[in-house]
Amino acid sequence: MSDPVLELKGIEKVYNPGQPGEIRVLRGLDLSLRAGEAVALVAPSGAGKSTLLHIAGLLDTPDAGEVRIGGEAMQDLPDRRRTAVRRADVGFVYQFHHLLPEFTAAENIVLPQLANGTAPGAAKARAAELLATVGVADRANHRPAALSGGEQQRVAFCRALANRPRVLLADEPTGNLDPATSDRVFGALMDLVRQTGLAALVATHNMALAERMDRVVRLDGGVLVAG
Ligand SMILES: Nc1ncnc2c1ncn2[C@@H]1O[C@H](COP(=O)(O)OP(=O)(O)OP(=O)(O)O)[C@@H](O)[C@H]1O
Repeated sequence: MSDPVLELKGIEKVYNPGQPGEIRVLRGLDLSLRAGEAVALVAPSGAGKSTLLHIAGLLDTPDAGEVRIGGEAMQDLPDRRRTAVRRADVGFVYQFHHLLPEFTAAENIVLPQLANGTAPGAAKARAAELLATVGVADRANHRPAALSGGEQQRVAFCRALANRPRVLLADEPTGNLDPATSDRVFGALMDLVRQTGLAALVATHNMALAERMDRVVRLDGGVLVAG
């Protein structure tokens, strides 16, 4: 079997340590994701889902434990290098698309590539290819406000994958869509995961969608248990 792309080992996170409001959110959490694997993360509200996704995506640091991406221990890296790994190797999708309103769909996918050092021509070609993959090529030159919710979210997937990350972290990526649109958009996400061979951790409350992924893990008491 291939080596894990994303590995979390013994992750601990405590908010307000030593104070009356101390909360031990993550208590020795372990997680391992391989290339091409989609894992559903199910968590009751307040269980620490956002904390876990932020730590896995290098937006926050754990109080103890290790985060490895592509086998490399992230806590040993200088901040600048960790930021570079996050830009290149991690894609995020949120419940709301967060596309830049003044730019077109294609431009929203080009910009993160330019920030990552891709040449403009190659970035445009990649944007066009991704938009075609998720079936919104004909909306490339529209701004987000002129797109439907499902189209906006598909563009957000394309943006997340623009730099060919190894890891995709998604937080309720279809949570604000109606059931039929959610189903279609989720299908587009899974196609991208399969085609690109990335490792995806997808937080969702929707058990029907969760069960279409390779595994379900549940965040319970600060650790992950099989869903
Ligand atoms: N910066 C912070 N300082 C103090 N406590 C925090 C902080 N961030 C989160 N918490 C607390 O830690 C716990 C886990 O928060 P987190 O946002 O990770 O939960 P969640 O599972 O994502 O919740 P939801 O699904 O409702 O968004 C909550 O009790 C929250 O109030």
